Amino acid sequence: MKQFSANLPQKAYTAQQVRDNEALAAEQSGTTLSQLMQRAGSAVAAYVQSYCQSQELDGAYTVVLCGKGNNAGDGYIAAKLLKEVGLRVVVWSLFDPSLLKGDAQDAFKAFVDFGGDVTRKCPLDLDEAAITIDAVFGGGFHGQLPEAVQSAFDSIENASTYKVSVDIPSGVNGTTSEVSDNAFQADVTVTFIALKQGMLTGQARGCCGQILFAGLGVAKAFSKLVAGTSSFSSEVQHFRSIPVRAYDSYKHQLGHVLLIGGGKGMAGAIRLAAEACLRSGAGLVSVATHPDNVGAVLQGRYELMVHGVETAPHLHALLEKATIVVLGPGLGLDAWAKELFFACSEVTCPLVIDADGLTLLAQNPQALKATVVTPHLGEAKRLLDKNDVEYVHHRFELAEKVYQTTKAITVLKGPGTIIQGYERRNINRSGTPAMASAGMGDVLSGIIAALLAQQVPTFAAVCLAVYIHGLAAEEAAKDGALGLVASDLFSHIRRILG
Ligand SMILES: NC(=O)C1=CN([C@@H]2O[C@H](COP(=O)(O)OP(=O)(O)OC[C@H]3O[C@@H](n4cnc5c(N)ncnc54)[C@H](O)[C@@H]3O)[C@@H](O)[C@H]2O)[C@@H](O)CC1
Ligand SMILES: [K+]
Repeated sequence: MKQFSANLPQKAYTAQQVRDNEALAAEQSGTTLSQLMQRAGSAVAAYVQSYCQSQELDGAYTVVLCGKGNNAGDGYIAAKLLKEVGLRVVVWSLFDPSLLKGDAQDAFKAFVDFGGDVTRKCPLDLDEAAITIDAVFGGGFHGQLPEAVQSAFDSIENASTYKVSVDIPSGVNGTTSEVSDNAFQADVTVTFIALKQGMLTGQARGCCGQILFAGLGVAKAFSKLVAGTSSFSSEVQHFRSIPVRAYDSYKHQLGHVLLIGGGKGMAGAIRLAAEACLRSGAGLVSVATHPDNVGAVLQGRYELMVHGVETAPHLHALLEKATIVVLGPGLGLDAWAKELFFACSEVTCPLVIDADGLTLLAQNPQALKATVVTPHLGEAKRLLDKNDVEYVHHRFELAEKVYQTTKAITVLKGPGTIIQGYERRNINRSGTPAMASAGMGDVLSGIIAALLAQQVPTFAAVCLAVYIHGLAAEEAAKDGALGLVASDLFSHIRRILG
């Protein structure tokens, strides 16, 4: 049996679901909990060994940080196995080992009996440790890390040691994705039994590094037993839902998107959204923008039909022709913006609202019926009632509340973007911190609109657009520049899929 794999499952669960059901899943698989812990420690040791081999680190120093629960049990087992194969291993216990119970206590004893060193102080200059394993907290963690743990992690963060987390990086809440100050920043996390949704989104995603999966021989039984909370996917399968273009197809068959935005002096965002829309395959793309911006938006992208719009009546004729409308990029919040916003109340085709359009929607929740909203964290909070926001503690709750409030498929942007629709939630594998690059957020609504224009079903269109957008953001991150590469990636992926 392969002990760990980089191929991740498509269902994600809360850490609590895993804790509540692992015993039963083990029982149904004819496995005891202590065997499970043995396999968990063994999977981590196998990974560390493979890393050492690939880096030619013979007899490397490994520090295993241990806590007081079962996560520490996995750590002690890994420590013993690595010592057995000749690595120099020392356990730095951040809690008194007398707190360990049951299988974790047995694992501790076995390590000590084998001659393993356990110390309560930092055992060596951490730069000398080729590898540091984090077995302090796993699925049982919530809240803030104790101060002593934070200061230990602080010293590790600055050391040139390769960091491996056991199950979940300590400091990450595997159910909610809330992250403690000074949470462990792993290069690799070997996670057990099931993917935990809390690891996959927001700041938590960055703490995990690469995620490897170890089913411990009970993953199948677990997934039969428990319904997942989210799917975690690159949604590559959705590419098949894009209709194949007939050789004799023409632009009028491939949708007509109207993008509304770009207030006085703000031509950039709407141009980016419109260009992304065009390059992601929409048949016709029109832009309604402030008259001052027409030249700037059209410049170098002559496929766009750009209209200077002074007042709402100018917009009516354009709205009549549109099959998809995007409202908001660079719209602003002034009287001009508000007039166009309210004019969209007559929209009967799918409506994607982003950016300033969302701020105006927050102020006038009944005015428009959005099909898709694409908020970042701040915009999402604005969309909720003040009292509601107070009781929202994490990204999943936030996405769900926005969905309930707007009844629009909600795309909560950020690393591991959450897409929340009716009874379905997708956490996208892509969606990177490169969103921080100027303009990267602006292109998403354009890509979504283009896919809707091509008759891709709404949820699939959104998942796919977020995927394409994430890849584009990654490219942009590599370049250090705005890689407006959505269409290039799009056609590239289509080619790969044949
Ligand atoms: N149940 C089992 O037998 C198995 C458990 N496994 C491992 O066990 C882990 C879960 O173990 P546990 O449930 O013991 O939990 P942890 O080892 O994650 O946590 C240990 C203890 O820390 C406490 N704690 C939580 N938040 C805290 C905070 N902010 N400050 C201080 N203390 C805090 C908890 O109350 C818990 O008692 C998994 O992540 C996995 O690594 C695996 O070995 C597979 C088998
Ligand atoms: K851990």
